[in-house]
Amino acid sequence: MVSSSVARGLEDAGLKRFVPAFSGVSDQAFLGLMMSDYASYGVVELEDKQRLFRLIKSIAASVKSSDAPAPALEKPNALIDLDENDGDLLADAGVNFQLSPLANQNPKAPVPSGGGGVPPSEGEDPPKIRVVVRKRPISKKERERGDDDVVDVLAKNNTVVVNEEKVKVDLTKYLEKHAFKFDESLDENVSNEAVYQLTVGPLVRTLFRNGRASCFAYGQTGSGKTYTMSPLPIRASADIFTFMAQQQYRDISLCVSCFEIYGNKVFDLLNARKKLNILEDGKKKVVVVGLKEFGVDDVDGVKALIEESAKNRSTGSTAANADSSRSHSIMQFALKRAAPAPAGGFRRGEDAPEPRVVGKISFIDLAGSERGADTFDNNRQTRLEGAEINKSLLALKECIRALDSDARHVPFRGSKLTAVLRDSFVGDQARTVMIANISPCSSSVEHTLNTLRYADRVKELRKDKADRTPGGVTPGDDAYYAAVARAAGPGQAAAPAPERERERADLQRERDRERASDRYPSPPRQQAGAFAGGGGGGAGADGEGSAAALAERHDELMDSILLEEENLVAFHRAKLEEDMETMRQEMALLQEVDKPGSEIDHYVEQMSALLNIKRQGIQELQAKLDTFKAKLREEEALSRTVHKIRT
Ligand SMILES: Nc1ncnc2c1ncn2[C@@H]1O[C@H](COP(=O)(O)OP(=O)(O)OP(=O)(O)O)[C@@H](O)[C@H]1O
Repeated sequence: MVSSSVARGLEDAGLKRFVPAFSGVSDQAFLGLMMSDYASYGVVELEDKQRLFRLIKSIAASVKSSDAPAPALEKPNALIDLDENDGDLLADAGVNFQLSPLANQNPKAPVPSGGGGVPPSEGEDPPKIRVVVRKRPISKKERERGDDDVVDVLAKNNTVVVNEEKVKVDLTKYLEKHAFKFDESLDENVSNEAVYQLTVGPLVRTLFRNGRASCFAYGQTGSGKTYTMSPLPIRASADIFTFMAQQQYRDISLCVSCFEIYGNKVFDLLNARKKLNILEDGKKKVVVVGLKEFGVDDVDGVKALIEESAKNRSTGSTAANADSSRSHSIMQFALKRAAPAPAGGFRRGEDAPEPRVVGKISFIDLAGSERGADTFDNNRQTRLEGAEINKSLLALKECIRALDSDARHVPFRGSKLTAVLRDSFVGDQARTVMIANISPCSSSVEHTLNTLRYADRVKELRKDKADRTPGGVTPGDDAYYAAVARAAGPGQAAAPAPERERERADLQRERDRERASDRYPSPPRQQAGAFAGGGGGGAGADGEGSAAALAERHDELMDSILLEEENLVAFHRAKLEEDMETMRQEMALLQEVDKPGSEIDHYVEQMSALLNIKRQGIQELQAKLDTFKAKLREEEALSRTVHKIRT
């Protein structure tokens, strides 16, 4: 049976209701409980699991440090629920954080390794963007099924060479070599720790200087994105906690949130996959409404949240009959500093000011890059998801490029993904690392080349800034649009387009470019001619032209369907609210007509007005639905036609 001090610990941690469940458990067995055991004692909610996990850890630590019996906790560890509109601010400023054990013991804590031994306040800023390629090892299974390793990494000069096997007209085989150079090119022997030191490590230091950072894992399904990405937040948190243990950062706390973008919907991965809405506030700040955020005070806490989010991601996916490679998962760390109390303390009834976000880093495990090519699949949902993935990966590339070129305008509205990551892309302190993951297999060579081309495009602007754009200006600048207009010929407006139009134009240009470079939508080589106009057999020149035109129309339709879908649902919701108001008025009218002496004329007049409102509402909703249905039909037909031409 658990001792009274453990029972008290449960009580203090807000887990009083579980005390009876542990009545048959010894203290020793209690301290040995694993997270997977919790459910058998009825502890199933994430928050409860977290509390229990921390309680056990805390008691175990104190038992270890003294041989005395396990004491009850002074205070339960803080779990902070930011179930508020503003995902950036702590709901309860009065919460006490338990600092990491390091902080309690050693005010002169060691400097974390990720910063290269440099304290946060010193050292050079890391570059705005960094593009790193990581090759994964070939597996035994892949070798057995006849796959070869066709990727060489020349670590010395950071070059990746892909040896693509090709066949001449006389059927003799030859190797075409494709070489790409990146900031870092990592072979299959590079450890996760080394990846951390080369990517996220240097960014951690900047977080303590009001930095904003993001780290993306890009690549086809099975290329090693999750393998690369999952250790990074854990490793980063270790460095963050070590920094936080230093005297000057003791008032900083770490808050963790995690969500998934699936299609054009956002789900909270730390709150049972609750659907979330995204809104832009008056200051153009994009807010994920109701996203839960948890205060964490040690690495194990971060691990537990990662475990939880991974579980929610896979469970949800099964339920939705899809797989995780079709969604982007985003884990965010926000460093928050509590506002100092005014001299003389707070007045009665006065709330403490909300803590400020002083640094933020996002870890993004992107959807499989090849999924963006599913836009001509048999299933409409798959097509729409593919279109959204495609759009988000294009928009992401454009945002990172804009960041690197110091463009005044960043097309973050191009997709949900870039919209929610907006604050990672704006400001002098924004830093991004893109890790492009590649498979070494000969059977994946097309996808590998596509990934490398994408990564190359991300850094291309920096490599050759002046040559990339008309007149040596950068996309997004007014001068750029003026130059584009001049290039388009006389009579074209040179004035800058409105912001949204510009973003659309940027993305469309990128899309055109991708199609021209035969990446999009990634047709098999032997059929590429039919689609990309790249020569070879298949359709003739007319066929190529019409397929390209149809595909372009299809792109436009997909964009408009994704947008309209949201508008339609929002309109429907608004109409429903209006209906409810009308219904309330009808009820009031009925009550009134039942009263003695009521005027029937008034009733008839009011009733007609209400019926009119209802009729008008239905007509408007019906019209919107019909337009949307027509678009769906057109999309279906176009998709079938293009699919036919391609095959
Ligand atoms: N650098 C590496 N060293 C050893 N094994 C690796 C490495 N990278 C990936 N793997 C292994 O390759 C397989 C695929 O990796 P992973 O699941 O990370 O791919 P992914 O790109 O995240 O795929 P998905 O999009 O399906 O989630 C896994 O079994 C993983 O353990």
